[in-house]
Amino acid sequence: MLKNPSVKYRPFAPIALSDRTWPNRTITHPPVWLSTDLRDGNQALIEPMNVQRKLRMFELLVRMGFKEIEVAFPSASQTDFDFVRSLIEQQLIPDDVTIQVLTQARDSLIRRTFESLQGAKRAIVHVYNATSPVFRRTVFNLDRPGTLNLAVKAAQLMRELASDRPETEWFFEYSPETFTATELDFAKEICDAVLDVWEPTPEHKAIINLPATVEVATPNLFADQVEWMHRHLARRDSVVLSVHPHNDRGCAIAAAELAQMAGADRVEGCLFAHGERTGNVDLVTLALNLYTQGIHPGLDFSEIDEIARTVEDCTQLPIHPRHPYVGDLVYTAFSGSHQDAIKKGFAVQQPDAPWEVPYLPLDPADVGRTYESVVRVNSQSGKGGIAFLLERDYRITLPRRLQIEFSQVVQQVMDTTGKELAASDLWQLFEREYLQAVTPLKYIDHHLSEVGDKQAIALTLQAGDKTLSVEGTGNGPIDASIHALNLGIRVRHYEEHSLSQGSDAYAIAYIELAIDSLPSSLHGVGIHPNTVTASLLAVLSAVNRLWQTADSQTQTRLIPRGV
Ligand SMILES: CC(=O)SCCNC(=O)CCNC(=O)[C@H](O)C(C)(C)COP(=O)(O)OP(=O)(O)OC[C@H]1O[C@@H](n2cnc3c(N)ncnc32)[C@H](O)[C@@H]1OP(=O)(O)O
Ligand SMILES: CC(C)C(=O)C(=O)O
Repeated sequence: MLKNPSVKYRPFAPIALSDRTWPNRTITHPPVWLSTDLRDGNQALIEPMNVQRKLRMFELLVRMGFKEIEVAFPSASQTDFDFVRSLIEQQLIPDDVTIQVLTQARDSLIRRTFESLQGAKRAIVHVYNATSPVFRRTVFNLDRPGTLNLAVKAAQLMRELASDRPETEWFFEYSPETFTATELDFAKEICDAVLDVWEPTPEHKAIINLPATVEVATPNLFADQVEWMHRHLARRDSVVLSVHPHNDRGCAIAAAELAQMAGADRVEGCLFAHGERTGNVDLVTLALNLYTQGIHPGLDFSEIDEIARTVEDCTQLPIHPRHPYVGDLVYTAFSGSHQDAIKKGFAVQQPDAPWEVPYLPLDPADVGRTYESVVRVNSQSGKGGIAFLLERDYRITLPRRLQIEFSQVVQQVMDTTGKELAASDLWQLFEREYLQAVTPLKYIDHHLSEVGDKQAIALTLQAGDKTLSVEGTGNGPIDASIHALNLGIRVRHYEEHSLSQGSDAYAIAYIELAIDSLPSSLHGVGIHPNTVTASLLAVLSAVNRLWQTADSQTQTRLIPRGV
């Protein structure tokens, strides 16, 4: 890289528009959308689409609700020409959809373009020529009048060819290509000259499309350019003002949004930002940005994954996993604090209330995504994410202190493997840690009876190869079992809930037990159709876990007398 890039690159000059109004505007309705997936998107593919793939893409765009679709550059290739012909001849264009085609401002190419459209009910013919100083000088070797003349002659020919074919309802579009690098007064002059030839009316407008062929400045400067044109074009009331942002600086979305605030009525772009170099503006992001502001974009993304897979198939290009609204990872949180907030957000979110789940600007369900992958657990995760997955997939609601304890177990595994853990992996760990903690004391059975206002329990256990019976009385079965075991342990916390509904439902019990000689308490868990048995299993799970972490002296205290 250069030490001093200013010797090679010049800053973009500000636009003289001190009374700009766009910063005070908001977007209140969607623009007219034009998908150029089959033209700008297609021309930028390593392998342009064949007729079958073009047709799949066209059908997808129609299903999504696009009413204007640029389908080809018919003079470019036989494939493009044939595709336009098959759409027309096989009557594949719905009545409410208008196809658009692009041509250079060259006599023979314009004629071939009209030929391709023979018999169409309605069509937009889009003509372009580059207008910026570098292109005038380097590519065309033309001065301003020569460049203007090129556009005007093309506009005249289009008008003539259209009037020879009255069976089609014709619309015209003109793009001063490289608009962003063109002097504004010249951009206006050439657009006005083209409009003078076409003589559009408010009832039958022409489209003036302002392309950021290459994005050369910050989006506010593009907005200034658009507002300037919006205010200065001679026949503004007879014009649909369109923009066609590319993404060279990574700001195409912002540029398209500010351009709408600055007066643009229409946006041309591609799904998932396909198109030349860094792509055209991404129509999916633009549309869903509107949706998350409460404005329906008029396009349907209910099955966004199906749209993504079709586009990937047609373009043979993958969509990045972090692509806004659609990437495989965009509704997923790995990190602990995000998961915690999402879990709490889901817990209070009401189905018909405004969406307020933290970290998720869009409800994944609205675009056909499930909540499956919203939380995924790796070494960056915390107790909230682990608890969320266990609750979602196994319906167990861990008490807060058990969440903390179990997350340490999980973290140890993470630190060793470094890998993501699925809900099923967490469940296996949970089972191993709590439900399979059956040594040294294993439950065999119990018998409960009432003694006045107390309960008496006779508990049969297996300890190694011995069977052992202990008895105790207490305020309830848990208290009675603690007395029966007589190990000097205290109950710090107890919870239970059912795991399913109905008379055959399983109950899960969680208990936290402490013993004086150990610094921290530990949890035990039991699952059983009988709630008392579930509690007793939980007590024994906790005792066994205490025993497993204790020194030999404490271990001896944790074995009931008689073993
Ligand atoms: C910004 C955009 O995306 S614009 C769309 C770009 N898309 C494409 O180019 C894809 C389809 N294009 C093609 O298949 C071919 O380029 C064609 C069929 C259009 C033309 O092919 P060719 O006649 O072989 O010309 P070539 O591809 O070399 O284009 C360069 C010529 O077109 C001229 N030209 C370029 N743009 C225009 C224009 N808008 N109007 C008139 N002439 C133009 C150039 O000045 C150059 O002319 P020259 O050969 O006399 O110097
Ligand atoms: C033809 C025009 C609209 C174009 O594709 C561009 O300038 O990027």
